[in-house]
Amino acid sequence: MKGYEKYQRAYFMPPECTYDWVKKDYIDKPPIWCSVDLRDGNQALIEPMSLEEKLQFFEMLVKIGFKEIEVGFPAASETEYNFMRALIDRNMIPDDVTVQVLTQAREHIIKKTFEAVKGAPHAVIHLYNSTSVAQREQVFKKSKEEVKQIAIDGAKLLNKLASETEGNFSFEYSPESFPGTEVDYAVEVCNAVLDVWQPKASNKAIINIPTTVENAMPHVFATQVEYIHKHLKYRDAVTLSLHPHNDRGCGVCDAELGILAGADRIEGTLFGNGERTGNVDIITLAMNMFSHGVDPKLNFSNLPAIREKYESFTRMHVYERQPYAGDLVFTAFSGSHQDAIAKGMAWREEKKLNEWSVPYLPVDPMDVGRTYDSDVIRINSQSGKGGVNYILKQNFGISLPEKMREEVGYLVKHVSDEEHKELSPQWVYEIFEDKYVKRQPYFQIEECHFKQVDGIMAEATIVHGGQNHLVSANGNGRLDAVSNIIKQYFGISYELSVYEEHALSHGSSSKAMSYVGITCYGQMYWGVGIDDDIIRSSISALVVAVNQVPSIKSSVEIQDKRLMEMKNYIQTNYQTVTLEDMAKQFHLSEPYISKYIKEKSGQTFVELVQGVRMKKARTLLKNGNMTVENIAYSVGYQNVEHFNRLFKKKYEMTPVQYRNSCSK
Ligand SMILES: CC(=O)SCCNC(=O)CCNC(=O)[C@H](O)C(C)(C)COP(=O)(O)OP(=O)(O)OC[C@H]1O[C@@H](n2cnc3c(N)ncnc32)[C@H](O)[C@@H]1OP(=O)(O)O
Ligand SMILES: CC(C)C(=O)C(=O)O
Repeated sequence: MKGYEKYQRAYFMPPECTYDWVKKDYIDKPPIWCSVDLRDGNQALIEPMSLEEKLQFFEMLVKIGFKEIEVGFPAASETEYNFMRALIDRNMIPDDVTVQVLTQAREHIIKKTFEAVKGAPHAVIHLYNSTSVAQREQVFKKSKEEVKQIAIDGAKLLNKLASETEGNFSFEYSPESFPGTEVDYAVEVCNAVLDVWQPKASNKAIINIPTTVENAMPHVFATQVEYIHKHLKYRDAVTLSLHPHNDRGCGVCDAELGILAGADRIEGTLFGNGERTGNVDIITLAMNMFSHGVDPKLNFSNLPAIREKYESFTRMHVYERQPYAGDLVFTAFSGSHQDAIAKGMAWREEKKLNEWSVPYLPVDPMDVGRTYDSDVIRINSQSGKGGVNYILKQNFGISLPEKMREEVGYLVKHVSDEEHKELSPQWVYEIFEDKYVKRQPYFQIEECHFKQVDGIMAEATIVHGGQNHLVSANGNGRLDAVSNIIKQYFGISYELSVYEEHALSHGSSSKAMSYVGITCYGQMYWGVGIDDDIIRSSISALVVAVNQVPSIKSSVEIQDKRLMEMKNYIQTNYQTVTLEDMAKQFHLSEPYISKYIKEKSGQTFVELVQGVRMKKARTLLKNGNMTVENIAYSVGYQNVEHFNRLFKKKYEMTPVQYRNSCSK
């Protein structure tokens, strides 16, 4: 990339470097927080906030817990001035909150500033001038001594006006553009200002080190801060403050390492609003401490509400990946993350843990006002069974059997992949419901009764092909008996492999949720039933599962095949066959068999059997010398008269007449 040659490292290492800060691994207490949202944040907005918006923002900051708030640059504009006046005149500053105002080290600006703060219960007057090499040379065209003198003169004027103005004031000084300033020179200017102010431990001055434009790595800044911390005069009477910006994206690191290096106070903004890339984000800093088990003394427990107000006042947008606050920062789309989160949450619930250790979630989303339902696991084509299962459980109380999860996971992610869309929890449920719960195309079971016969006997109406069929079968339990009915009716074979059930609470009502997995030719098919009644819900689940078996589609052919099988059975056993035999042979009820045969063949069972017997009798009459009596007996009639009558009715001649006609 062209152009890099024109840059140089414009920061300064201190004359002596110490690295005590590096030995500490966390921040054990919060710094003094100062919000500069209404000043640095506001001055960087395309459209600065109105007076009313600033008032509301101020109230929000107080509610969050800020005790120090830089409210503006009163000399900058009427709005800024009026805002300061409004806070004082309307008595809006709580006793435990200190407001702060910024001023350049210029006489008329300082005077205007004091006019604005007249009568303040307690205000910090924040004085600044640039001390960097670049600004000394290019902007002020002044020597080090002359630039120091600007600060000294400003400091003196603050002393004078503070003593003349009604109110209670303390002072802050910032060597602006510190990153381009020699560190020992910055300390020299700060100490000169402190010499003017003569701070006391009971009335501390604030020395504020800004990374006006961040230009070095965070460890460089930490080393600079440690030097300042060790070389400031009146250290016990000075609050060492930092004001990090984010030009290199290291504002948070600068603040954290700076605190380790000796800083007592942090100036920053919500969501990192501020000049260019912004000021340090106080929410991130506070929540980083929180996530280490340290109370930051700021309340971000309803971050979505804070964010909503912030966006409306500033007309800025909080980035989706903004730490702790962005839309997506607690969201896992990818399968393995979702799986680990779901397991972590379950583990936490099961062990009743207070400590937070859920994988992939740095803090409990609930602690910042987010929800597990819609924030944590969201489904797209990167998701897996763990996530889909979590969504169904979290949102709909559905606890899928372990073995069913993978199939459901793939089903759902496939839809997302095809649609190229994220799936809402409702959409996920509908995909699940369509496949496993809804009425299925091939058959239903309506009306099912049970009797205690040989285990359990079920009698059910199968609705199939637009007709109702009454069928019965035995089993070692109710579901097994119904399953046998289905097997016999469709002539299919499968194994009832999984049955699980649980209560499903929906508002005040509770339903039974059943899951049935059947194995047919090595393949699992699943169905789910939801019903007030546990038996009905399990039967529904079974019906859905069997409806998924591909061979059910050809159930009509199976039915036709069955008629042939029945006819063959009758052909073979025509002499003795009864409906009772048939029922046993085909595992169907007698009424069902007679109805089935009539529907399928147009003949009754008796007509069918008689047809076969008569046909056999005719063959015997035609081909042999057996007596009619023996023939009647051999085809299944005990009574020859009865045989004669039936024969005559069917062929309009007696068996003897038939034999005679054949021999002619
Ligand atoms: C890093 C920061 O965020 S610092 C804060 C920056 N914020 C703002 O500037 C917002 C508010 N500022 C303003 O509204 C205006 O700048 C005002 C009203 C304060 C001053 O307005 P003006 O005097 O008209 O213009 P401007 O700010 O350009 O003045 C520049 C002059 O002030 C001098 N100056 C700038 N900053 C300082 C300072 N901190 N101390 C002393 N002199 C300063 C400049 O050297 C320049 O001097 P020159 O007139 O001799 O050339
Ligand atoms: C006035 C100072 C503190 C400032 O805003 C900066 O240097 O960024």
